[in-house]
Amino acid sequence: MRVFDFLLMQVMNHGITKAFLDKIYKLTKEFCALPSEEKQKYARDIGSIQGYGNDMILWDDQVLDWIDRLYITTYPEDQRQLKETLHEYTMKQHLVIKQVFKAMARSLELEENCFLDMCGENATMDTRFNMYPPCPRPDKVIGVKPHADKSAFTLLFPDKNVEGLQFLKDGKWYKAPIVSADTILINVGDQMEIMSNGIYKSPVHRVVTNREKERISVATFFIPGADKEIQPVNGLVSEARPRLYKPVKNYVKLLNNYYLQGLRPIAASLI
Ligand SMILES: O=C(O)CCC(=O)C(=O)O
Ligand SMILES: [Fe+2]
Repeated sequence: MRVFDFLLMQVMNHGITKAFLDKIYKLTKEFCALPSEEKQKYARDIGSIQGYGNDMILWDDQVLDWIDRLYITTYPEDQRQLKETLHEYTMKQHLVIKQVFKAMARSLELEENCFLDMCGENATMDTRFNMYPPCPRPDKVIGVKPHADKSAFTLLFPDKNVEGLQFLKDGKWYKAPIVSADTILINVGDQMEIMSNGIYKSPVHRVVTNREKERISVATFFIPGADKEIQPVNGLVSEARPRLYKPVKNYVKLLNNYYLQGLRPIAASLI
């Protein structure tokens, strides 16, 4: 495992084969290439984040992402291959992410299951299949606007050839590197920042578009159970390091409006 300045972890030897990752890439590409009428069958319902389509438009001046995306927490019935492959992918990633949670707990000298226990049995893994179409004016649009993830962790399978993902550090944007085809990237999300009382930071990132080439990525968000209260774990709160965040429940749903406005939901949880 390699860590880029604590912004992003690069994980290899994770037990997910290159052939399997290639299959995920191919299915994403195939889904995004379906005729629009076909994709509309899976269109997101009003008020739901799940399904095919861009962000909900709530304000006249809202910045929209230049992207074709399918977000799944439950599986679309007719897309059988996508459903089966996603199920397998999710199971494999779950094993990886459990190890990461434990390693991070141990690195802070905490009981290894403390973060996993806080996320509870009803934690979900939601997957977003992204296709960023080429854009002749990349200076005018953004693939995904600057944001930090609302998950505890995000596992990202990025395009192997086309750059686009960038991370913000000290006011400057840094390109995420192109990684080999058997590598997945993991970044800390807001809910891990809260549980670690701010020790692990959820980095702000964005995706820029490319003039000529489309870009594919698949992001899986590990989201703590909506029934669980997420807050700094006991071992990380002390007189020297007071509690920085209020307890939050169902963070993703409650704070989606902040995200749509380009604001950081974690601000609402700061004490
Ligand atoms: O496409 C990417 O590389 C990242 C996408 C992303 O940041 C997200 O879906 O939250
Ligand atoms: Fe993200």
